[in-house]
Amino acid sequence: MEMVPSTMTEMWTTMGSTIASFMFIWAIIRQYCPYELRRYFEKYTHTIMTYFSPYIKISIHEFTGDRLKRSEVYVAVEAYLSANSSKTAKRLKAEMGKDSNNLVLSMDEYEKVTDEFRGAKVWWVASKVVSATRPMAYYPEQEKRYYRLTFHKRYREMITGAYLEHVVKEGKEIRVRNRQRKLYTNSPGYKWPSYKQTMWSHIVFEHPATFGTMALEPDKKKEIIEDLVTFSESKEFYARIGKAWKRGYLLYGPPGTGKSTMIAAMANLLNYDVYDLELTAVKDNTELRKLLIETTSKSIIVIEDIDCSLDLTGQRKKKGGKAMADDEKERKEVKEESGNSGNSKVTLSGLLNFIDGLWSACGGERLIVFTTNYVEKLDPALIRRGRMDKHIELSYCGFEGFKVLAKNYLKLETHPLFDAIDGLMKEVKITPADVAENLMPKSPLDDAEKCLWSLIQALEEAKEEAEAEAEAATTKKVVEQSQDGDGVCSENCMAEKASE
Ligand SMILES: Nc1ncnc2c1ncn2[C@@H]1O[C@H](COP(=O)(O)OP(=O)(O)OP(=O)(O)O)[C@@H](O)[C@H]1O
Ligand SMILES: [Mg+2]
Repeated sequence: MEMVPSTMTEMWTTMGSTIASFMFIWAIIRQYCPYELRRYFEKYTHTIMTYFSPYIKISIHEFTGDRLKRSEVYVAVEAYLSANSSKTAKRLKAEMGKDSNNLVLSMDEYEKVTDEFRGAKVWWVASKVVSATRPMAYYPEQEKRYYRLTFHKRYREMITGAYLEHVVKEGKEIRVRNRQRKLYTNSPGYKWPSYKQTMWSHIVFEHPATFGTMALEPDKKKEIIEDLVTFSESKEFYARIGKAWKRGYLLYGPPGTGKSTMIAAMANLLNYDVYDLELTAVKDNTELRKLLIETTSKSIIVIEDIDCSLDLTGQRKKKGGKAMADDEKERKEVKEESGNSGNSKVTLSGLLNFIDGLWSACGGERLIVFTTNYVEKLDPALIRRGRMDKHIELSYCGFEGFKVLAKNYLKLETHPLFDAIDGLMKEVKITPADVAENLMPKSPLDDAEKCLWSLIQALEEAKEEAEAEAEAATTKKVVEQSQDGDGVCSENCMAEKASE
């Protein structure tokens, strides 16, 4: 009887020392053996262990073969595990959640969590492989992250079928619910290191504009909202008619009429991300295509001031006067910051391909929005229907638009001064940006009436300016006509003709 404990003790001691020796050998191998030999050793240890183990393992990697896009399954699993693991995992990482006011907890690296599905127990672990090679000595090591799912082989069919389907479906739903919308840019001043996975950098998208706060004719506003909502609900329709699920919008109008504001309102209405594409920072058509592939669905791809980005031959456009000087200065700064030659070779055909070539169909559910101050300068091929499906003109502020702004800025729905403003608005052109600026209280003592007077004054000044300009134009015309006719015109004759 006494022999048993001592035999047991001996057995444990032997096992303990075997494991210790194995660990010691493994530590030496890790420390001193070349990488290839280590991989070789690991491979065969795994094969032997897998042969005897009743458990099956499935790895879901963040990037698949082409390394262009994060794997959708990985992203869905990440969301599923973030939502389900925070109650059971012991090591969690915290990130800022939607609207930057709550923390989202997810499982940390190498953390293991359990999940149950129809009575079957499964284990998930978040892990990563660190690549032995680096592009440059000073670049960080390349990390390939993955999730590993482990389960008993008796559940093989159920886990590989129904369970994974359930995880991906729920993960996608969680992502849509918790999505913190992002504003991406292909930032011109940023050098992309070759190890970096994506060409876009992003910040959280927090623009507060909505269609409710936009000064726009009510009918026009309603039409645009309906168009956008119909698009977002038309997945089946687009599939049925054999068209890629995307839609192009051209927003045009003078500066300060709300083009950029409308893009933010669109993103807020549909809950989409925004990709602000700076064409002048794109090296060539290949880079443009790469940027396109990296955009996700449920997004708006924006190219602002498209008329300043390209001309028909794909060369950068030259503007006149101050605009040109500013443009040159800006381009020089970009060149200096980015360290590239600034010779972007994006061509019109590259851009047309970007909008509706074969690659544009990847991802789906995307809006492409161009803005311009000069619609007439654009190549018709660029804005033809089918490419830019909907053309929206944003123009000067009308009385209806003013009422929206008065409600937003001053909480006023009506006021005795409204009639005077209505009358003046019929006579002079004023942009919503100028109206908004005048309605903004300039000191804590400014009340609504003071702001309205400020607007009236601005409108009257604009009216006087317009009248003076019209008068000067008439005088100039008269002088030209009289010089064409009877040579030199006396001052009296000019005054006479002007009064006619
Ligand atoms: N239609 C509008 N409704 C509400 N606010 C507006 C509207 N248009 C302009 N604004 C106000 O004016 C400011 C400038 O507008 P925005 O940047 O959208 O003009 P834009 O048309 O994009 O001008 P640009 O052609 O110079 O880019 C905004 O911050 C917003 O407050
Ligand atoms: Mg703008």
